[in-house]
Amino acid sequence: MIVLGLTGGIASGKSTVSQMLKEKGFPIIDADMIAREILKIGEVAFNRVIESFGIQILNPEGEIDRKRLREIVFNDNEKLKTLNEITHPEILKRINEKIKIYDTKGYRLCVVDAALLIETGFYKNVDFVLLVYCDRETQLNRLMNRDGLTYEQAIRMINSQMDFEEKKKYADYIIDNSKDLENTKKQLDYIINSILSMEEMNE
Ligand SMILES: CC(C)(COP(=O)(O)OP(=O)(O)OC[C@H]1O[C@@H](n2cnc3c(N)ncnc32)[C@H](O)[C@@H]1O)[C@@H](O)C(=O)NCCC(=O)NCCS
Ligand SMILES: Nc1ncnc2c1ncn2[C@@H]1O[C@H](COP(=O)(O)OP(=O)(O)OP(=O)(O)O)[C@@H](O)[C@H]1O
Repeated sequence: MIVLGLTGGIASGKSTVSQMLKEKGFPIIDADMIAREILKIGEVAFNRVIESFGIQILNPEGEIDRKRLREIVFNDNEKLKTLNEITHPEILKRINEKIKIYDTKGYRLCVVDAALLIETGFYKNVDFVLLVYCDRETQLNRLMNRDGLTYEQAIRMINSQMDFEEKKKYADYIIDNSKDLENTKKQLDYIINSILSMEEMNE
């Protein structure tokens, strides 16, 4: 099975491309979703977050207040590092487990959708890296609109991630998602067709 790593900066359009790949019938492993699972009440990472960030991080229901945690970590690099140290090993472990399951089910290709594919080193475990990007102004506007953030909040989140020029060095394929969805879909179709036909030639 081919493992395709899908990555890109915040609000660059990963989920949008991931949805297009899902519609093509490929299974998707979503790192953000796994990150949510491991922070649920009772999970090891949940307890460790409380140890590091205090019970003030919980909402009245006793769950982690994601909005508050987000505000804290994107304003303080040391705290972001702590959160990463707690969550990343478990996220990577669960991604590997899911890859194995899809492999045994006989899929031809599966997608690992992870914003931090490169930063975490997980890119070494995939066959191809597909990087989605859009120009900075578009990214900023889409992020502010989607998440209701101020300009300063959005800039801080973008700046906490590796920049596009650096990520480009790790990419096998790049999609420019600055234009409309039809345009993005065309680029994606071309990439998927070339990956699958390359695999056929190798068989
Ligand atoms: C900080 C948290 C609580 C914010 O939760 P929230 O629901 O608001 O956002 P969500 O999880 O949907 O993430 C949205 C986007 O934020 C960016 N982001 C998330 N975590 C990080 C991080 N550690 N470093 C840089 N960018 C990040 C990504 O682009 C991601 O796609 C949450 O993102 C989290 O637990 N992050 C740590 C785990 C992680 O690294 N997740 C990314 C897996 S690749
Ligand atoms: N080509 C496009 N044209 C217009 N809007 C778009 C396009 N692509 C994505 N969007 C919108 O931009 C926002 C960000 O896209 P998306 O959620 O796919 O990004 P993401 O990279 O998955 O973000 P995150 O890293 O936060 O998970 C969404 O509101 C989405 O609907």
